[in-house]
Amino acid sequence: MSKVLKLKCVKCGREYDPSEILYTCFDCGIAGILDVVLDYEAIRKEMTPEYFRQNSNYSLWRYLPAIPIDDPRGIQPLQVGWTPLYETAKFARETGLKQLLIKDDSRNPTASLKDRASAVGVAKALELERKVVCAASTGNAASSLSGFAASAGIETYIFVPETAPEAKVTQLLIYGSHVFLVEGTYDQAVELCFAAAAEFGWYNRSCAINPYLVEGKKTVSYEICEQLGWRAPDVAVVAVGDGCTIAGVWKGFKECYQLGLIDRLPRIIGVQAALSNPVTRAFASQSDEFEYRKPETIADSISVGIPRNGIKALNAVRESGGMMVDVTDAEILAAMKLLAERTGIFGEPAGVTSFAGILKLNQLGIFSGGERVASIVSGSGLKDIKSAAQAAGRPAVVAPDIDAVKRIVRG
Ligand SMILES: Cc1ncc(COP(=O)(O)O)c(C=O)c1O
Ligand SMILES: N[C@@H](CCOP(=O)(O)O)C(=O)O
Repeated sequence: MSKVLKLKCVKCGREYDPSEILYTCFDCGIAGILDVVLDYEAIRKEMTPEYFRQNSNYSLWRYLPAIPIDDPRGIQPLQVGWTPLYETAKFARETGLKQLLIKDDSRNPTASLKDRASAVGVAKALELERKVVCAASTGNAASSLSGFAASAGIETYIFVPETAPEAKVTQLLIYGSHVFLVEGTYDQAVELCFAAAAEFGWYNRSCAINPYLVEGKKTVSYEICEQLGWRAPDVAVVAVGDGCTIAGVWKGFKECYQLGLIDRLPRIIGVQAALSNPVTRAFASQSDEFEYRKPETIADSISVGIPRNGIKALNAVRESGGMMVDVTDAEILAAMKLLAERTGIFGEPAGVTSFAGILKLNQLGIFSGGERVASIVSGSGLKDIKSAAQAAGRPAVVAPDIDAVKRIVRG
């Protein structure tokens, strides 16, 4: 029996039998992203404390009873999830927080949180007997799809903006994907990918349309809670582009609560880049509409004009009593450097945007000082060396001569 009770449109609430529909709501069209509603009574019976005590699978599949994959044969052996959660006590004190937790999701097989979604997306594609999968991406979602598809032996077509960082594009190619560098923005890549998927009948992995991807991303919150001894942090801070990640984070916490695994919920704070901030603007004006402005930010992964999961993102922030905040590119680069040199964790610009948000919120006096704040580093700094170099500065050039070194070291 399927674990999915129904699919529900986040815009109009219309409910669907999961066998009836693949992507978005028939009434609301592309804006009608669907939410997967699971049989929580059945999950609660399965995911008991005993279940966790006996479970030696330390990956996202530890939470399989709560992941809507019915046929486990599509699960790939790549190790995804159960990434480290660092408690940075000394660093937290410097920033005036009770506790700063860093969940390092750059430690996934293709080096971003997107692996959680792609692991589920590829298993779903195989369950549905789809042989070709496509994705629109700024780079991470696609490189992760490419890695999991390579493992599964299925074909992939990828649409990324031509400005995507070289390392991400190289990942796509090395995994053997068919890659289209789109002469345009990520938003245009999304449109093109959707048109191609409709034309060729490919399975679309994009969170922008596929309801099952959130189900992978939500496992980051299950892990945070379990790693804290089944407790939630007080606040979870998440970078927002399309909004699928923050939606997944909130869903994970809500499910842990609903399943009786934790006894209270965190506030969710979303962080956007100042010139790529449609969700912050919608939140500030208490609207569900997203006004398009051409996005401009060094954080390529969250450079989004039309947030495809915007309503889910707003719901996460509103339902949890959280808020949205913006950070500038300069603040993102400063946060990248600070995090790396103080903790050894090296995130790409979007990957450290949540941490930049924490620094900003702290400056604004939003925290009382007593909170346990969790930040998710969602992508590795090695994915975008060009931006990292802007934060890192230049090394000293020296002749192969000890006197030259002495002069530099002794000033
Ligand atoms: C590294 C990184 N951080 C954050 C995000 C934001 O996620 P979302 O677009 O689901 O809001 C993305 C991708 O979108 C990403 O690749
Ligand atoms: N910035 C994202 C956009 C798409 O990711 P998705 O998981 O929300 O589909 C990326 O990494 O490509």
